[in-house]
Amino acid sequence: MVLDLDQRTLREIDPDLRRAIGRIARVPNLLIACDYDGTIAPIVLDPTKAVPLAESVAAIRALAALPQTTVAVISGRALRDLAALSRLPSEVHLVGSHGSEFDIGFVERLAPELVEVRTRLQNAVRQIIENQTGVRLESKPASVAVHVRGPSRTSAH
Ligand SMILES: O=P(O)(O)OC[C@H]1O[C@H](O[C@H]2O[C@H](CO)[C@@H](O)[C@H](O)[C@H]2O)[C@H](O)[C@@H](O)[C@@H]1O
Repeated sequence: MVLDLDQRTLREIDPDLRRAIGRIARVPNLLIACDYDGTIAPIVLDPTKAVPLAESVAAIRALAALPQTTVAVISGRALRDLAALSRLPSEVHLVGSHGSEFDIGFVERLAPELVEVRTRLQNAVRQIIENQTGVRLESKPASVAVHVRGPSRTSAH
């Protein structure tokens, strides 16, 4: 692993952290896994507008280019949405649905009874939130998210 830090920066790093970085740098194979929302993409009101910080993308790309290093972004989002929003290169492994969705075929492999439960859940939630201003429903392959960040406290409750 190549650390692009000058001597002054290295001295300023907390000694425990410096030792930890040293240990990581010596492992034969390194897996770097990180979250998406609130980690590399700042939290925003509209979930469809959450894009990663340029600095985070640059760091992830640089890490993914290192030898013996695997980089993954693991998210609660649908894999398709994660790929479209993050626009990370193919050498970065994307995993959606809280670690269940490693490839797009996941959706087709879902058992019909699970699809049925998900559809019932989506319909029930849709009914509950209709007329709630600013509440958003996000349908995902294995779950449903209800976003209440936008509306007033009254309608969120
Ligand atoms: O596992 P993560 O990558 O952290 O995903 C967790 C959930 O993130 C998204 O929702 C959150 O971020 C939105 C955009 O900033 C924000 O509007 C929302 O209030 C947050 O809860 C995403 O929409 C979900 O599907 C993920 O499960």
